[in-house]
Amino acid sequence: MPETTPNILSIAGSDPSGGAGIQADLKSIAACGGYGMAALTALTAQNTHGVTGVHLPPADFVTAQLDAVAADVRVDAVKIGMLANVETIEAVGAWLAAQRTGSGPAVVLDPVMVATSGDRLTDDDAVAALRYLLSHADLVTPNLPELAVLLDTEPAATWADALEQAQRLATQADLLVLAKGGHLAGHDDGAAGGRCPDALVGPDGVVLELDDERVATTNTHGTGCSLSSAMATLYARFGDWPTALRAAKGWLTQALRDADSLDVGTGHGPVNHLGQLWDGRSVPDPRADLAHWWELIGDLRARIDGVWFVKELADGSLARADFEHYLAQDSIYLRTYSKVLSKAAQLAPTLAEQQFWAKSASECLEMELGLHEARLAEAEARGETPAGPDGAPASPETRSYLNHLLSAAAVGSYPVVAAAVLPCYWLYQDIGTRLAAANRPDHPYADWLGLYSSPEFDAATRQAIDITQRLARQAPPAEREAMLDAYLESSRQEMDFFAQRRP
Ligand SMILES: Nc1ncnc2c1ncn2[C@@H]1O[C@H](COP(=O)(O)OP(=O)(O)OP(=O)(O)O)[C@@H](O)[C@H]1O
Ligand SMILES: Cc1ncc(COP(=O)(O)O)c(N)n1
Repeated sequence: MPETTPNILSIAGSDPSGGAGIQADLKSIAACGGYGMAALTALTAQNTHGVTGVHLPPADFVTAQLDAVAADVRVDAVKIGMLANVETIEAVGAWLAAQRTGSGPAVVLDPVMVATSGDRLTDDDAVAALRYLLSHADLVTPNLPELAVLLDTEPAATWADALEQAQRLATQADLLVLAKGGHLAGHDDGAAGGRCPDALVGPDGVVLELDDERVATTNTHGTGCSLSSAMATLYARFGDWPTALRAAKGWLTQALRDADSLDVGTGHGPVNHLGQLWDGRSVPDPRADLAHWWELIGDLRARIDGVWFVKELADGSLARADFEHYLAQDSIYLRTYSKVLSKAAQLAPTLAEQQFWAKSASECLEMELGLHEARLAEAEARGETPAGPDGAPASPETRSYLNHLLSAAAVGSYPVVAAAVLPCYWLYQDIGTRLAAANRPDHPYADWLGLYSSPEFDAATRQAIDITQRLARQAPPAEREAMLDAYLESSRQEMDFFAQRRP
């Protein structure tokens, strides 16, 4: 990792069966790319069925642990879990107050009150103290019953209620609330097909909502601990809460999917924190996530929809001469693009990928032929003869796009070539869907618009995305950056290509 590994301190209780508490925190921090530390607030006697005993160190010994760490180690983020009584909460509060003068660590508070098993982990009279501790946190991650206790109300029965309660708490305490859907109807019943939403909510409302699948497993012990430590770690790495949530949620959902491959206890077992690393999947990194790449070009995509050519093509007002110019340039583009796809085929490590790129390269040439014929027909309709397939000169925009692709093919690695050719699939498919929707029987370019959307092209786009996604996840950081650069540059070139004017 080129970035400095963040130091994450968990202030929490111990679960000797390893699924929750500091054991879950340390595994989650490691899985998400942080260096984990732990100051113990409580020892529990606990397994996957429940808690049979709690032993608390004196509050001043909690402080002693925290002071020892802070005297020596830079702490980038703090995750707070089980705080069993008022004395411990006050000790942690006082320590946080001292740390948070100036640029102190980010603080995630998981207001643990009751374990999944139903056992109480916090004294009744500690709730008021926990409310006070909110003033030392940046993010609080209550489950639905805990959210209700903090607000002194009934637990939310619907997701809409949960969001409303989260906003109320965010306003009262002036911090971000992570509303969690784990306890909505269906929780822990192993039912498949449901959703498990989570949302970051601030005083002004929802900042980010993620509606992921509910994994059909009863092994959910420690999900709250794991999510909050993942959030602390990923925030320390990436510096913003929505990015941290996207990465944390993706990682946790996969850890839940992998949970049943562990064999730990006969009750609610733990999630598989490290399974993704064992499988060679890297630590969560939104910079390797193609959904994130797609969002990065959100503005550009909106701008492409507003480009004169795309608007006039959609509404049918595009002049024939402009259309023919586009066909000519696209035909030049496709001939070289096909060569770059052939380069991807040459570099592909597997037969399946080699076949995919080679087939795409050949389909480009077929499409080029189709375009050339369309140009001939267009010109003939106007009583002209267009230049032959090798005759039309490339416009500056076409040349610029092709130069970028050719340099990727000349000096780029296989992942970089894949990233460079991707926008031509993805943006074309995206725009094509909207253009095809604008089609009507009397549209002057009806035949042409029909070509824009085809199930085969959708499938090829999906495959190009999947290949590039796998390569981005596996790439070392420098190569991943080169992939992203190539992808962003191709996206800009797509935009310029659409926007070019006939000379
Ligand atoms: N079956 C599931 N499938 C997918 N995600 C889940 C599932 N159960 C819980 N989660 C997720 O786990 C995280 C913790 O949610 P939950 O609401 O269960 O918190 P919690 O009660 O604090 O956790 P714990 O189970 O540790 O008590 C959330 O991101 C939630 O969406
Ligand atoms: C030491 C400790 N801390 C927190 C929890 C809550 O986790 P869960 O709600 O998943 O049981 C726990 N069970 N034990």
